[in-house]
Amino acid sequence: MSGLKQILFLTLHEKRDVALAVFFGFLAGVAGVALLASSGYLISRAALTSQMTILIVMGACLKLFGLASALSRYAERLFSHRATFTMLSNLRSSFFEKLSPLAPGIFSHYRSGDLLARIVGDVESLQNFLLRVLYPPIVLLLVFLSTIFFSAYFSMGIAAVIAIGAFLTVFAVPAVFAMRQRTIHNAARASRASLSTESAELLHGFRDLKINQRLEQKQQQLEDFSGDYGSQQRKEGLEENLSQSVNGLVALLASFFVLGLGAYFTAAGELDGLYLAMLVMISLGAFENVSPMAAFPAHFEENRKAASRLDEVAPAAPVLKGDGQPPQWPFDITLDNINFTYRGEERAALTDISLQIEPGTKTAIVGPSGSGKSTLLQLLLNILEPDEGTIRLGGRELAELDQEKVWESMNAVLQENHFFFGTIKSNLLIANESASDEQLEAALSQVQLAELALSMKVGEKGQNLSGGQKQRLAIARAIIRRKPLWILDEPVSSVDSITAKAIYSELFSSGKDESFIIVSHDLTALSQMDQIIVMDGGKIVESGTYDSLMQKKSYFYELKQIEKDVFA
Ligand SMILES: Nc1ncnc2c1ncn2[C@@H]1O[C@H](COP(=O)(O)OP(=O)(O)OP(=O)(O)O)[C@@H](O)[C@H]1O
Repeated sequence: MSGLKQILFLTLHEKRDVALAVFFGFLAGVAGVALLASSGYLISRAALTSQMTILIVMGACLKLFGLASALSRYAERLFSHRATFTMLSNLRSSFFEKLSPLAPGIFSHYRSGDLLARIVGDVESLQNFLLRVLYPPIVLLLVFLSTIFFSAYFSMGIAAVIAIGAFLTVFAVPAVFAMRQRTIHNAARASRASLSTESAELLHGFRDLKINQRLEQKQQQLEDFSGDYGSQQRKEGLEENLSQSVNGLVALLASFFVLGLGAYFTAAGELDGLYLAMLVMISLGAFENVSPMAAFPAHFEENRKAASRLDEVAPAAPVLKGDGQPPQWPFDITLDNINFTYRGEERAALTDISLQIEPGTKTAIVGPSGSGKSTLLQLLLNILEPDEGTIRLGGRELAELDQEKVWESMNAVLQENHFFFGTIKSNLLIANESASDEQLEAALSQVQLAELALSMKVGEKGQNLSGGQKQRLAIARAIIRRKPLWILDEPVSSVDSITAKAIYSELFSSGKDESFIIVSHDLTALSQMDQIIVMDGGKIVESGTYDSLMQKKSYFYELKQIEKDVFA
């Protein structure tokens, strides 16, 4: 469904509130026109008659229309805003539902600042869809139709002038400005997106920029983006003012025409002079309502663009859509002739990968940096999908399984782990909300972090923890989760080798029947593994047990020799 259509669908989902808002908006508009019409009639009548009853009735009508206009306006605001906020909340939920399955790989398609601009800026701009785009033309059309029918009773000529004025102010002028807005608005939106993206980059890379003395340069760049956005906003403002002035002028001219034509008809005896002031007041009252149409072009363009940017997000990234049940543990994992190339890259990250992992075994994936180890783990986690070949868990194709359920059987510790602002305890409870303090403390001891109190504060992104502490905390989380399939990507690369060995021996002794798939640069602790997969340039160059690979005296043996020489 295209962007605006979906927003329309979500808005019309609140059909009761939308209908009530239109009804009360119409009532407020018509009551406003009736108020002015009756005041015009009252002025003429008071000049021509001394009948007190008519004047009293007209005075009462004035009060009634005034009250009806105010109450209807209140009801219109109430229902239209209620419909808008419900629509916005539905939109946020539906956008989040679309985004959620793409989450692990989404940053390879969108920069975080761009996503933030879409989630916050674009969703917020859509709050104007009902209030400033959909509903003003409908209400205005209804008010004008009633006004035209009423005026036609007294003078067809005056009704025609009002009809032409309505066409110009409700359709023609806004349509011309909507076309002009398109270019200006696209430029403003593009510079807003650049500003947001660059701001997010500056925030994330602040430390690195400072260390490399590039902060000022980046700041200057950001100021340029901000200046550019400011000037685009000014242009938008000027255009909106121009649209308002032109529309106001056309409305005023229409009222002048009504007056001129009315005077002519009265002089020619075609119109009772008693109604002239009333008809002029009617046109003034009706055209008073057109002011929201001046802002219509800007809002329409903004909403059209925002809706299509939100709509873009979903199809851009592959949706992992399987819903099958993963097999019950224990299950084996097989990879058959897997090929994978990152989007936009020419070189394949993985070529012809085939391997078998039996349940309850320990597999190490080793190889030089960039050889494809982490990519292989991401395929196993179903975060990436292979271009060719199949991955099976217990004989069932991974692509057809429900991703969330697959993760339910895994303890994954990847190279980057996020820590939230809070305490050690709150960060551990993410893995299992019902874990007791004793369980949390036991997990901390298993990763040699017994010295950290559960109540210790954790800064944003775990800033107050060392690299090794963060890695161990991530393993502690996985221990608390305790699932039978461990997928670990360089889990102790920042931990000293004695502590790393102690952690591995804790994990292996407490998880005897569990499967471990570990990516590691460290070749020292590999003798305990059942299988070692050696990768280079995206291919498996050899595999086997530690002893068999050492006896073979091939690639792995040479890596070991290099390691020995370096650390000798
Ligand atoms: N998101 C990505 N987009 C494009 N190319 C990528 C992406 N991530 C990795 N690559 C490329 O894929 C290849 C394999 O990378 P991968 O991270 O799997 O290697 P690795 O063996 O895990 O390296 P390391 O040991 O340094 O973590 C590399 O050439 C890398 O540049």
